[in-house]
This record gives sequence, structure tokens and C-alpha cells, in this order.
Amino acid sequence: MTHPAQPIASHFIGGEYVEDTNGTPIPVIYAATGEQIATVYAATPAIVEMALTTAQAAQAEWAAMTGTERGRVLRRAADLLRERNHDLSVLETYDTGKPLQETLVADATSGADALEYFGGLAGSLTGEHIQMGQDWVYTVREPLGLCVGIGAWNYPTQIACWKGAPALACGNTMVFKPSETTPLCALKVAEILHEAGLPAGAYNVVQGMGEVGGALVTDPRVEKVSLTGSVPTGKKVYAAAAAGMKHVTMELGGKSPLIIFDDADVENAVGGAINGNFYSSGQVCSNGTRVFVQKGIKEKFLTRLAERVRQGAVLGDPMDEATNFGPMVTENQMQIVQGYIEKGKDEGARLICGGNRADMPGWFLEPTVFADVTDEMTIAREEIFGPVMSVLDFDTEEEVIARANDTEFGLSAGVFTKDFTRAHRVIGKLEAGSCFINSYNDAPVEAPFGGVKASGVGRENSKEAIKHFSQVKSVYVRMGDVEAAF
Ligand SMILES: NC(=O)c1ccc[n+]([C@@H]2O[C@H](COP(=O)([O-])OP(=O)(O)OC[C@H]3O[C@@H](n4cnc5c(N)ncnc54)[C@H](O)[C@@H]3O)[C@@H](O)[C@H]2O)c1
Ligand SMILES: O=CCc1c[nH]cn1
Repeated sequence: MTHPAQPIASHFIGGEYVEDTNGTPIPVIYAATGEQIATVYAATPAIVEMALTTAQAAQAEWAAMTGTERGRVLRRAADLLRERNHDLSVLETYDTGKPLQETLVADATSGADALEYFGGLAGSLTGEHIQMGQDWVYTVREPLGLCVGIGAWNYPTQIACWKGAPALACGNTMVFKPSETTPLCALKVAEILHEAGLPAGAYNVVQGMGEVGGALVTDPRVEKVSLTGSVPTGKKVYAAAAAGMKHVTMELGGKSPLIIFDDADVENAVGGAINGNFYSSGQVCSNGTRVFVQKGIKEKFLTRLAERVRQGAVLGDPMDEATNFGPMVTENQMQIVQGYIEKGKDEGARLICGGNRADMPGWFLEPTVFADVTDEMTIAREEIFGPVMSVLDFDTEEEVIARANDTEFGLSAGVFTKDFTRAHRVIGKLEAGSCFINSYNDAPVEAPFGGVKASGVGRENSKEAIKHFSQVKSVYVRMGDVEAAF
């Protein structure tokens, strides 16, 4: 019998599902059991061509609609996502393995927020009037044209919406390629957008690995590439886009610092460290995986952290809403993370809790905390993308700022302290794009999201995203005669 997660077809192009079984088969494995629940086929060159031609052809009609009309479609799609949140969350859980307790509140709901927010902004996209004596200049905010979105596997619905919503609000069309690991959810986003009234072809989904992504990025018809992925992929995609002088948004990896001062509320700091390391089993780009704890509260912090992790983490069937900690997305990702745990032990970090594969089917790892981690250790330098928290000690504010910034990454950073003067002073000196004070990992659509340094270029969400999916035309208008030299 066909599994309920099996999509109607692999791709969504021109407002309908499209299949081409000549592409490489991509098995979809449910991470909680290891069972194959669906198969999709990577896009062939013919499918890539169909998607690009269709999206390019749809752009003029979509851009010609008023912003209010475009916004109405996006807001209708947001309503549909919310109405169908339960089914979409179940699908997200099948796609990623993340527990339903999480997907019910963080995935289709976050996608709906993006569609609602950018739908609301679409009618307000205006230019400026600049008076120049009698003459004047006006500016027009124009769409870029055909945009490509490429997703990572940790938030398949959210990423499809975070890229699609601002692109469409500005009058662009999109071809979106989900991660080959989680190909299911973006198809539903495309289906719902068209059900909400999007013109056929304005948002298309094609499946495939890096090769398909590469074909999309290098196509001369594409004006903009928005990637969510790792730093190595980001460097390749940015270079390929630059060769065609394309606009880019790069949402890449991190190794973010979370700094906890002696005066912090310990329970809140522990809560922040848990949210910053164990949500989605640690598979979150912005995670604060280097937890710097000032020496005065170190042992108190570690004791409460270990108690809360041991007593609170419920590993189990992700479809059971009592489960709050799911498996790694793939067996391969689990093995990568296991390798880092072994490195942590070998390099002398002190294991506080976890450290093992859980004794159950699927790719489950225990939430793991290392203490006495030093800056040179591999687990303190490389993005692990799994449930492994490194706790490092520090003495002074100046010292911790320098150590926090000593990384190629710059996605996020957090500070816990009761001294708000210090909180703002420290945040002001941290090299990171998305920061938190006495909190961690909040990502509302109203706030810009993105990194500095190797963690990325551009911003998603908020009004900032509009700037990254549109360009400004300026028009000088002379009201009098033209003076010329001859
Ligand atoms: N900053 C953010 O917003 C954010 C959010 C989620 C995940 N991430 C990062 O994503 C990474 C995990 O996701 P992943 O393993 O899927 O990343 P990845 O870099 O392996 O793949 C990301 C996407 O790029 C595609 N791709 C690979 N090579 C390509 C090429 N040459 N040309 C075009 N496309 C190509 C993949 O098929 C996939 O769809 C982590 O580093 C994580 O930090 C960042
Ligand atoms: O994984 C990165 C994007 C994100 C952060 N918080 C929620 N989604």
C-alpha cells in the first residue's frame, strides 16, 4: 500500500504535479524507523527547462497585478496553511523526523507567518519622490524577475515559505529546489499557493541533488539565488551566481556563542542553552553551540543543565505528542555527529550527559553536553549540526568577547545577564547577524534573520527581505528646457 507521505508526483510546475521517472530515484526515509516512505525522482534536464521556462513566462502576469492583489493570494495561502496545520505538521515529521510536538508550532505556522507578513507588505511597496528644485526624481521598486530558492533539510516547509513569500510579494516568480533529504513539504507549499490563486507557474518545485541546484544557479534567465545550506555549498553557489552577476542571499552555517555571566538567572540561562542546542535535535543553523559560562556559576549551571536534560528530554515516536526529542535526519548525519562526540572525548572534554546512540530504532542520539571544552577542540570549532553542546569557562568580559568572535562563522550570538548595560555593550561587540539577550533562537518573521562573515550574505524575513528580492529604478524628470554645451 502506498504510504500517505508519497506525493502525487515529484515536481510541481505550472500549477500542477509533474512526473519524469527518467530522473535518479531519491528514496525518502523516515528517520524514526529507517523505513522508506516515498520515492521522488531528481529533475532531468527537460524538467529543469520546463520549470525555468514556465516560471519566466509567469512573471510578467504576476508582476502586473497590484501589490494588494498579490498580497491577497499570499494571505489566503497563509490561511490554508493554518487550516491544514495538523496534516502539514505530520508531513514535516515524516520528511525530517522532528517531533510532532515541535512541527505543530514551528513549521507550517512559521511558513504561514511569512506568507501573511509579506502578503501584508506587498501593497505597501512604493518608491520615493525626491524634489530637485523644479526638477524631480522618482524611484520605483521593481521585482528582480526569475528567482531560484535552494533549501536545506532541517526546516523544509519554513525554508520554502521564507524564500517564496518575499519573492512573490515583490512580483518575482520562483523555482524552488528542496534538499534531496526532505523533498516532500515544498510540494505542499506550491500546491497551496496555487489553490490560493497564484497564477500557474509563479512558484515551482523541482527535486534533485547539487547537480540540479547547479543547473538552476547557472541558468542565464535566473536573476537571483537564495540558498539555505552549509558554508562549503554557499561558497560554490555564491561563486557560480557571481559569474552570472546574479543577486544572492546566502543563509549558511554557524558555530554561535552563547555567553552566560555570573549574574544571570540560572534557570533562564539553562533554558536558553537547551533551546539553543536541543531543539530539532540540534539541527538548527543558529544554535548557540559554544556556551561560555563565567566561572562563578559554572558548576551550578552544569548541575541544573544535566538535571533538566536527563529529566526532561523525551525520546520516542515523533508522532506521539509527548515526545520532545526526535532522531537525526539521516543515518549519515547521525554518524557524523557520533564522530564529533568521539572527537570530544578523545580531545579531553568532560562528558556531562548523553554521548550515545539511543537504544531504539531510527537515528536517535542522546542530547549530549561536554564541559571543560577549550577553544582549540574540534567540537568548539566546527559546526556539528546535532545535539552536542560545548560548555567553555571564562573569567572576564573582554576575554569572552575575543574568544566568541574567534571563528569564521557569524550567524548568531546570545548573552544572559541581569546587567542590561553590559548586555547591550557585549552584543554590540559580537560579530553576528541575529542576536539574543536573555533568550535564544527566537525567529519571528518581523525580525531580520541572517549572518555575517562566512555565515552568509543578505537577510531573510522582515522588511530587509524586500530589499533582497527587489531593485530600485530611479527616474530623473526635467521640468524645463535642456541646457547643452553645443
Ligand atoms: N542560515 C540559515 O538560515 C540556515 C538554515 C538552515 C540550515 N542552514 C545550514 O544548512 C546546513 C545543513 O543543510 P544541508 O546539509 O542540506 O546543506 P547542504 O549545503 O549540503 O545543501 C543545501 C542545499 O544545497 C544544494 N546543493 C548542494 N550543492 C549544490 C551546488 N553545487 N549548487 C547548487 N545547489 C547545491 C543541496 O542539494 C541542498 O538542497 C548546515 O550548515 C546549516 O547550518 C542554514
Ligand atoms: O535553521 C535555521 C533557521 C531557523 C532558526 N530558527 C528557526 N529556523
